[in-house]
Amino acid sequence: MAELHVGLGKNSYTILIENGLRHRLPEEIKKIYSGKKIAIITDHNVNAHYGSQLEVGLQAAGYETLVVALPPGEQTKDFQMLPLIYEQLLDFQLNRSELIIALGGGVIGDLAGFAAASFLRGVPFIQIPTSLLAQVDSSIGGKVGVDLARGKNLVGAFNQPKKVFIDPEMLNTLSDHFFRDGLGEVIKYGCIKDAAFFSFLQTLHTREEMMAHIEKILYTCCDIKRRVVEEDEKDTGERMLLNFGHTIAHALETYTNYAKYSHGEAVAIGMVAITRLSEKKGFTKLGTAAAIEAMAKQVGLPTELHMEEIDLDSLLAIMTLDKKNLDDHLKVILLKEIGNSYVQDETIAFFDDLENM
Ligand SMILES: NC(=O)c1ccc[n+]([C@@H]2O[C@H](COP(=O)([O-])OP(=O)(O)OC[C@H]3O[C@@H](n4cnc5c(N)ncnc54)[C@H](O)[C@@H]3O)[C@@H](O)[C@H]2O)c1
Ligand SMILES: O=C(O)C(=O)C[C@@H](O)[C@H](O)[C@H](O)COP(=O)(O)O
Ligand SMILES: [Zn+2]
Repeated sequence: MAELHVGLGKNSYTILIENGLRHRLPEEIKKIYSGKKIAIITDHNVNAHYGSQLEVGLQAAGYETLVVALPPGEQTKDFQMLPLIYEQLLDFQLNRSELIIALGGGVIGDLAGFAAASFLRGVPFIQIPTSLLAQVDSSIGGKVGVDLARGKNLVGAFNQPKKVFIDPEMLNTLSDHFFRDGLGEVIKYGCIKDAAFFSFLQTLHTREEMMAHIEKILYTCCDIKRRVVEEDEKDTGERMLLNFGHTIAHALETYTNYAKYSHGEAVAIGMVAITRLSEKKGFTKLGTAAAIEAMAKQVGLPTELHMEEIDLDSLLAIMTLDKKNLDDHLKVILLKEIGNSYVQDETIAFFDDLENM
């Protein structure tokens, strides 16, 4: 069992990591919430595995519950989904002193977190992340939001959860595809902040090997994210490092209509591509892109951008919507070497060379 404290003044909270924690959730929730109603927002897959156990446990603990179960997948993290959620919360007569639980992967965490930020101008919420990606990244730090047709995460808020409950055993039901996918963000943490962690990951080849060290992996990633978010909650500088590989990744996801790459896959491709560009321009130690590429391939993640299938101008147009685009400067996240990242002012022209890689 491990506990991490995210120190953000009045928005502080703890992250609890514990095998089997799902069986004790009602007891843990009782410690922090004494109201009457709880709305659980989840997706159909996660609901089938964990929804009824949580609901029954919460009812036995005296709470009145509502389960809002949505279709799985990125298409659900859409602006149009919000009114459907609000309607159900209104029918349930959830008030602003009551509680929303996000039970699921990053799609549910981002969507439910934004519903919680906006419904009645703000209802407290907690995160119970169930995918690897959500356990290492999206459940922490309070970035919540939805996609628009023109791009990822274009509407949202900073809304910190009251608590994050992580049960690593819940990963046992996750598909191989989404286990691999979460490793895209895991590798990112090594790249931006922790060369020793990156080297440790290089020693792991299979899901079984990863699971044998899952507590170390979860703790290391959550701890890096915690420290970065404490330094820069609102994403004005240091926090941008967490966006390594994401300018290209988000554009690629949008360009392919969320149908070709899941988020972690796109991040793997984005990290390799931007590091190749950066090496070519002399900002990054030679061999760094090859090391990231080898690491990603080792765990089965894609690494090639396949520009022959992409119209560069369309991709660049999507990239200009990146939220790191400020005052005519696009902030790009580069590595000096593995474990050492920084933010550099560039223009969109930085990416022109993508076609010649
Ligand atoms: N807010 C942030 O800081 C942040 C950080 C990283 C990524 N994200 C966002 O997170 C999203 C991706 O998250 P994701 O990869 O978790 O996707 P997801 O929520 O779609 O989950 C992936 C799939 O796994 C299933 N699933 C989840 N947990 C399961 C379990 N324990 N057992 C069986 N099936 C399970 C889901 O039903 C889904 O089909 C993207 O929208 C991305 O933009 C947000
Ligand atoms: O928490 C952050 O900050 C991140 O950038 C984490 C990313 O992994 C995540 O994909 C995030 O949702 C991207 O945020 P955005 O600001 O680029 O929409
Ligand atoms: Zn991400």
